[in-house]
Amino acid sequence: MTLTTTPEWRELATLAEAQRHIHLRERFAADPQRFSRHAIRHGGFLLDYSKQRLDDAVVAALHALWHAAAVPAWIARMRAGEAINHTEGRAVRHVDLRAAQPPAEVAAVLGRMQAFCARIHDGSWRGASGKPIREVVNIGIGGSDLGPRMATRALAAHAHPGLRVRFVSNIDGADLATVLADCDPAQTLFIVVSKTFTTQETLHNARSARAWLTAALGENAVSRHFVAVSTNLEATAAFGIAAENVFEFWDWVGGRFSLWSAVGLALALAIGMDNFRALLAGGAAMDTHFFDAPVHTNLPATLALLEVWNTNFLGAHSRALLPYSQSLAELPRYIQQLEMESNGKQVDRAGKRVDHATAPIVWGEAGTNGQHAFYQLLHQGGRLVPCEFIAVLRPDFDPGGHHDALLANCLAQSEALMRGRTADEAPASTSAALAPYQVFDGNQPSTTLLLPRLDPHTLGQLIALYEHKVFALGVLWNLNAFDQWGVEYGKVLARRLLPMLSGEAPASGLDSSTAGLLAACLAARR
Ligand SMILES: O=P(O)(O)OC[C@H]1O[C@](O)(CO)[C@@H](O)[C@@H]1O
Repeated sequence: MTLTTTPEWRELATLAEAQRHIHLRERFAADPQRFSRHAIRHGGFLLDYSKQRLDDAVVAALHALWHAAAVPAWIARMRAGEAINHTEGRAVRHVDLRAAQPPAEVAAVLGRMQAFCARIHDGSWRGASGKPIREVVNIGIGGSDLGPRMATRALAAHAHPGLRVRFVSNIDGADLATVLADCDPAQTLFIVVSKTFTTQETLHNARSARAWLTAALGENAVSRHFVAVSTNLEATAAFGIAAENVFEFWDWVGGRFSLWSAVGLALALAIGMDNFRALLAGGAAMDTHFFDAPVHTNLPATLALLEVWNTNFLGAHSRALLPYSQSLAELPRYIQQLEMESNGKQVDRAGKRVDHATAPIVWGEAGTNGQHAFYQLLHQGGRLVPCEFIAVLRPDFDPGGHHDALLANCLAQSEALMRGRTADEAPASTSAALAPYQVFDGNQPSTTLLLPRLDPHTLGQLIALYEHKVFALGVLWNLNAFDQWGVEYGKVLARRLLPMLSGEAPASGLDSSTAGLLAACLAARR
């Protein structure tokens, strides 16, 4: 029996149909207690989902679905180390990376990271010409880039002084070149991060960085300026990185879940190991909550079930992620990989096509910038786009009045999206001709997550919250959230096209569009 044929699924479909015409404004008018009944407080977080299009009956039916899908049993399987990533035959153990008592192999690498960070910070690790390191360049892509990049920016207020940490990911030479343009080779450390150590972009960038370094300082400089993070120790050795400069992690850590491992080395250098360990502790605190809290007070479970409601029963195709925090400006990109690479799939655990929608498109931008870009469509575009607002209550940076203005905008937007505005409510000065333009339909659902502050512990909680949401959705949609076969095909075709572009192979076997585009690329070089 698939989930869509269960009584729980059918009940939700019935409720969705029955409530289709109820406007959020009516729901609030009918129930003064709506906020307190649809808000969860935990660990300093406040999750308000009262502006979602639901009522107690929907919430109860979603909770019933959680149990019908046996999510708690899947949690137990993950925790027991079963190979629940069945297409790759791997366990899913990223939670072990942040455990208070981590496995010995994890503790050993954390210890090495600690010692390494201390040497970089106190200046006892010297570059080849005897100078201390002042620049760190993380070379990686996807899960080997987005997590440390996002967190380094989010925790800029906690940055270790005297060290600049930057990130290069794109195969476009402009990425590396613009970073290297103001680096001194004698004081630059490269961290080459790749789970597989076969990723084209990362290896190409790493080779170019190495050529830049050795041109200035000679071949012998590599061991003082290059370290690697990988599960593939043979490949790191083949690249010429000495074993003592390699920080290991393991195939039971998915790339997009790997920030907690040595993949976070650049972050650890940026904020110091004590702060990195606080991030781990925050993740562990969210793990305990997810594993132990009943579904009705469980934050990851609630986010997952709201996604099911909006996607599968109300028909939403996308979700806007709107952090009202410039420090969290990279969060939408990070969550895009976490959610869309995990659950952007159509084949279930039994190898069959699912008969329901899966991951929505996640997109977003830091508030208030997004307001001046795409909110017009959210307010008057007529599309259902559930919105997820995230705000931080105590700011790290506030030169005066900024934070109040930021929060006012955040609260105002979710209020406006919910209420809308009728023609009668348009400003009195509005002329009859302009009145139709002043109407806002409202009824746009949203969730608001308030964080007490943005420190390492809180950020750890936040990331783990989304990780568990993704895991739960994989279970609910009967997907393996931990593989990513869909990104392989484009890589295969790129490998075939590369020799045609470099002139080593003739163009052949291409459709007319690809052949025409290739010809234009080649013509531009003549
Ligand atoms: O860490 P690696 O092996 O270089 O992979 C980078 C990224 O590439 C992907 O495999 C997608 O191609 C991601 O899942 C991963 O995070």
